[in-house]
Amino acid sequence: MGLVFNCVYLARGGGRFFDDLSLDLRERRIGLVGDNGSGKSTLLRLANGLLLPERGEVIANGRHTTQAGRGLHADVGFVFQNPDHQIIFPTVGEEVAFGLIEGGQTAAQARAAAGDLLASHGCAGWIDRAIRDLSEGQKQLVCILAILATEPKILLLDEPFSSLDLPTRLSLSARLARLPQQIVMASHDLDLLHDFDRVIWLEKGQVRADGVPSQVLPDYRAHAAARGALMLESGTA
Ligand SMILES: Nc1ncnc2c1ncn2[C@@H]1O[C@H](COP(=O)(O)OP(=O)(O)OP(=O)(O)O)[C@@H](O)[C@H]1O
Repeated sequence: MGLVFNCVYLARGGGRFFDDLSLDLRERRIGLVGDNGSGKSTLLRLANGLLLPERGEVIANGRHTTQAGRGLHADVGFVFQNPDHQIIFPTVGEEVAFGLIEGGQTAAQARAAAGDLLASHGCAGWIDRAIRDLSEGQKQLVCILAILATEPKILLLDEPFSSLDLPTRLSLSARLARLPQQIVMASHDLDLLHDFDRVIWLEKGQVRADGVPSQVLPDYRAHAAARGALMLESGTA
């Protein structure tokens, strides 16, 4: 289990972004924090092979992401920040069952398992609902369940709870906390990360701080407060 970034270089928007980034991510719960554009989503996309480094290497659960394919995607589940970037099927049942069919289940087995999973998350009767009729938060929940269904060894979550209502957020985060898998989660909601094993604060593609939440989160909060005050003063907020 684990994610290794070795001397990764990646340009974004025409310029150097990650330059010689090395990280050894082995802890069970790792949070990513940082201002907008600091590189959280880019790091997660590198981790599951959606983006490839221009130099260096990323190894996820022992596999080089350059050799991506079904094996990598079975090992590394990714919940996108925007559900519309993830959802490919017209109905909830098809979306949740897809990964199970890819994993070898028959369509009937996958549909039954999808129905059970939905029911156990308060979504009984959702199986034939059209995705287009769901709210943003409901879509986000379907995306999370579709990935959880496949039981990947590493879960990458990019702002997974931003549209979820409070009860769903609380129940899902409690469920995630109990999962044995490694979780790497980007979040602007720092409260979700306080009991994680490690938090990495990114700033413009660089690691500004890396440590336990009790060290990193107060420093990031202080930075955010100072930056917010500056934005207010200069009229950019
Ligand atoms: N598709 C893209 N093409 C080129 N540059 C991109 C692309 N997506 C993001 N970037 C740039 O990469 C940098 C990192 O963006 P990224 O989305 O990783 O930040 P983030 O920390 O996830 O931000 P947010 O908190 O807003 O989600 C930013 O400078 C951004 O402008």
